[in-house]
Amino acid sequence: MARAVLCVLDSVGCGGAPDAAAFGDQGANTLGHIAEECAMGRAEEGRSGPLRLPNLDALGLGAAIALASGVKAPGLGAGTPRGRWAAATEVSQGKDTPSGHWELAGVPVPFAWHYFPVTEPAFPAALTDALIARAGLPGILGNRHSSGMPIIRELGPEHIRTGKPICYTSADSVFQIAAHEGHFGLDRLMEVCRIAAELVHPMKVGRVIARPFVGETPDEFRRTANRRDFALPPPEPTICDRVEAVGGEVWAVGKVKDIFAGHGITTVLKAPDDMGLFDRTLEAVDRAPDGALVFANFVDFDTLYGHPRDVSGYARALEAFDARVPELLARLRPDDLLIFTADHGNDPTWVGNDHTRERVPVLMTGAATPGAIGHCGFADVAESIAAHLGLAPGRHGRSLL
Ligand SMILES: O=P(O)(O)O[C@H]1O[C@H](CO)[C@@H](O)[C@H]1O
Ligand SMILES: [Mn+2]
Ligand SMILES: [Mn+2]
Repeated sequence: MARAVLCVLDSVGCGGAPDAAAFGDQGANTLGHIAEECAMGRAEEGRSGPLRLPNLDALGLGAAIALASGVKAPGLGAGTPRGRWAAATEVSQGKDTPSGHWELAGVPVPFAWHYFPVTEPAFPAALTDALIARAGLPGILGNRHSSGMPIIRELGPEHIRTGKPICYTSADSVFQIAAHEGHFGLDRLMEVCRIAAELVHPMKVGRVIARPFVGETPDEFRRTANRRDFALPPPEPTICDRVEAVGGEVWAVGKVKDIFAGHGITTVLKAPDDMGLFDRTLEAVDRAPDGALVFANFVDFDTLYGHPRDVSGYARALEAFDARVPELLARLRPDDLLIFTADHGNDPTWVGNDHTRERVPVLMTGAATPGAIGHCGFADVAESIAAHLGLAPGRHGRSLL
């Protein structure tokens, strides 16, 4: 009986979104620009030369980039793809992780997220007063837009001294809380985040994110793998709920459970980095029973290399991932459908530090006839999985099989 394996390479977009200009992202192209920088010898840290992704490219990666954006990515797209490939366009209004994943799982986001203004304070007093009162806090620090490590280095000593957590936001619809694992306590941080989530979810803020850190001085501060996202649940049943509803198992690898607020997830496998997550994905493919969906997210592309605008690092991570694709292919059973895709862009050559609105590649193999599909929607990924697993069609999208 059939199984499906969905691998989301976080932020690995391929340009060309028709509404990119509305996001200030006209021309952004994560894969296309990384390939160009590599070909020009401008991504030489820890790697060298043209971007080498032979395994993903054989499934149609270069073809998807060219279709999505019109860019012929150097070194990619030479042969005829052995995969069934497409370029997917998002309809949800956000270029964020929940929007991308929910729509890939068959549920476009029907509302606009709330974003906190770029002011100081960034959070309304009614919100911070309620959080302080309900969580019994001596106050909060931060209360502005920031990137995570700078604000931890700046306010960490005062946080340790006073017990006030560091609250900040970003261009995403997020309320982030950084606190020291030892001095403040991990359980206490999670409790404060739970209360914050109850307060901000009704405002349509997508996530509260716990950002625990360790270390005793600003130089030593580092965040731990105990990050946790408290996400708003999806507004309709996703492919995860639909698989679970017919008795199937849904194996979530990495942060997938958090993204879906736990809905429709039956087994969770975690690891501290993408190579570890690849190992967990292989383990899931070995162990998941018939009828299962294995749903993996590979977050390092986005967090470690996209946001910090590290082109060499992003290229290295792509090459390391690509080199392991044959291990996954070798483990597939004859009835398994394998899909590689992404949730949004995060072009490391672009201005700023935010995600970029882009199309994403959809590369299918295993139980999928090779060929070009052309353009598709994010929700078509879920409907392809539904069709493959013999589930009833959903409300959005169509099967690409
Ligand atoms: O700088 P850090 O704290 O990693 O923040 C990043 O992490 C958040 C969630 O992925 C995003 O909103 C982005 O701003
Ligand atoms: Mn993402
Ligand atoms: Mn991100």
